Amino acid sequence: MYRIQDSPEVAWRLFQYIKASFEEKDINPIPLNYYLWYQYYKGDNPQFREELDQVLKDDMGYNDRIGRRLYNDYFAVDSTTSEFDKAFRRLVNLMVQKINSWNDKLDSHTKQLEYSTEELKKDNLDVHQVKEITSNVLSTATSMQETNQMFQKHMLESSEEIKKLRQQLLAVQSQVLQDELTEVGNRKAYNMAMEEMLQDVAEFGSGCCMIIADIDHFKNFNDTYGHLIGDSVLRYFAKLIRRNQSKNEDIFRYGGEEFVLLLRNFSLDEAVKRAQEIRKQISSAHLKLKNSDQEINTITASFGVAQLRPNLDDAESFFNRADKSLYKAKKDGRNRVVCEISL
Ligand SMILES: Nc1nc2c(ncn2[C@@H]2O[C@H](COP(=O)(O)OP(=O)(O)OP(=O)(O)O)[C@@H](O)[C@H]2O)c(=O)[nH]1
Repeated sequence: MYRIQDSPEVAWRLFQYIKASFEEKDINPIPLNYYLWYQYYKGDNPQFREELDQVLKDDMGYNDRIGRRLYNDYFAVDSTTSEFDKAFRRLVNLMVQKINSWNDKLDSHTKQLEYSTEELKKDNLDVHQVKEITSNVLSTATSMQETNQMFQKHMLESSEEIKKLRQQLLAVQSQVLQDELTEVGNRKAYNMAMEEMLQDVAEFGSGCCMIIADIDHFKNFNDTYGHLIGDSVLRYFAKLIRRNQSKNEDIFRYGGEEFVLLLRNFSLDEAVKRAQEIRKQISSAHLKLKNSDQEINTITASFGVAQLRPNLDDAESFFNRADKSLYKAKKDGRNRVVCEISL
């Protein structure tokens, strides 16, 4: 859900610009694009505006894929983890309050004991007075014991609570990193893996490659069979990629019908071979509509392959080279693998 909170007059004015831009640049009129272009014309985020300007200057121009990346980079909010963050803060505050109140009680008990000790030092105390002081000492000690027991109980409860929260957080974190539809890593997981890959690059040398896989004419496919069958195809495609996944391979849904494979310890040739293998598998699959014998049209995909250049590449330049290869694969007729060296 994309929300805007401006007055109707402002929104209407900005929509006039958006409409003109969409026509001029042939931009897909989907909610995500409306949202991004609204933000662009509103201009509240100069960095985003600058990046979109750069995209528009580039030969490839703007497309839905770039839009999804920009949305994730600049506007997506991870609300699940911030809920946990709040729960942890609440718990920590509660523990601090309990520790403080335990400290106060301990303080008053200590004062009471000091007072009793002073009283006992006095000369000429009669039996009755001594009895009274010892009884005070006893009741202070009992009260101290109760306070301690109560404190231990609270701390135990809090530590159980923390354990539970931690387990929930771990479970949610793995969901947060997984694409709901296809069950491969999502865009966030991709960002994290890419960062890790860049850090590990010294260890893996130049053997880190990327494959971007993009289903061909998926819009037509959706238009012909509907989004639900389109979703099944996305799931099928992800399953097919996962079928021969090696331990040096991470698979992500980058967005829409586009998947990224990050490959460690792969030569460029091996990465191209892997992409060809997926391409052949998907294009030779005979998919049928559920509960019917009707075969659906052949599905093909295009692939762009690039190799990480240690000390030269960052996440963006690495991705851009694979993306340019993919762009060429699309331009040259689709259902093919293009490697960056043939650009
Ligand atoms: N069913 C389904 N469709 C999606 C999903 N995400 C994106 N799409 C659709 O994927 C299509 C992508 O269209 P385009 O970016 O124009 O690309 P294309 O039609 O595949 O054409 P080429 O990539 O140039 O071969 C759009 O119609 C999106 O609505 C999804 O989760 N499920």
